[in-house]
Amino acid sequence: MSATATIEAHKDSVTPAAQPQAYHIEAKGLNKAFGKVKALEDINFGIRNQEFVSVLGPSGCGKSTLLRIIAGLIPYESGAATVKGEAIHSPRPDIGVVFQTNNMLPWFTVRKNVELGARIRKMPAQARDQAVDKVLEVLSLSKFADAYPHQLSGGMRQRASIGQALVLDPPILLMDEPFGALDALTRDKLNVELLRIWQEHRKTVMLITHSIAEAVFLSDRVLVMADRPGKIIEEVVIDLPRPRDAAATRALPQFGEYVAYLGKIMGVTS
Ligand SMILES: Nc1ncnc2c1ncn2[C@@H]1O[C@H](COP(=O)(O)OP(=O)(O)OP(=O)(O)O)[C@@H](O)[C@H]1O
Repeated sequence: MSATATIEAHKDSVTPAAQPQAYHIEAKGLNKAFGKVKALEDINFGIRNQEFVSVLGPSGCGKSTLLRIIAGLIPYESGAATVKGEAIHSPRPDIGVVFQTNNMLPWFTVRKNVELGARIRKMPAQARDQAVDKVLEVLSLSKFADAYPHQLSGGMRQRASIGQALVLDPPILLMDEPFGALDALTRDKLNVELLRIWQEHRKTVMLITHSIAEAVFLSDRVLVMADRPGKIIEEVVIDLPRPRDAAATRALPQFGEYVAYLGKIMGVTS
């Protein structure tokens, strides 16, 4: 079987109809418009418990809009969006969100920034301190707990904003281009760190990215969107062995085949 045929076969085997199963995150016939702009049209997808799913697509196709709806940050017109079977109307404590531009408050230290969510949720002080210590350790930021955001590198600031999302240990993590503003080397390193965290503390992840290689390296499945109006045009299962190691995984012939296949769907050559 050729590489493309293999990818096609996997794609077919994972359509929601073929594997009826409760989804952690689900959208059915979801529509969203901003005035006359149809940002999303008839969006249908599901993400299973502890599955890592990336969303790829051209600029303006509605990726961020979709993530913001799932995060409960903006409303939608029609269709359904659910988390654990419950309709989404507002932000939930079991969902952590990371954005491209970090939400760090410049006058707070890393520790104070990371503990914000726990304070807002009124977590008792002792449990909060333990949770923050654990998150800082997981993200290799313990030594920088008392530093201020301007004293950190761009990569460290993004790690700290992932910490802000992780402090409540949410089972669901939504990430909107979290590494988009970073240089390629830092981005690669954070991909490896994110994968390590996900492998150790399994979460249901929805990652928005512009990087095909990042999506293939990290994901169980990749959803591809197209624009005008924004819709999902393809779903590809990334059947690469786990645990994944940066060098070994990227050296696999299948890795290059997935990257090439997704590039072809998206109309790019690399
Ligand atoms: N608050 C808003 N008001 C009006 N139009 C909006 C708003 N937010 C998004 N849009 C429009 O909806 C469409 C989808 O935008 P969205 O930001 O979701 O795309 P995207 O795929 O995330 O883009 P990018 O990859 O550039 O971040 C675009 O046409 C955008 O201009």
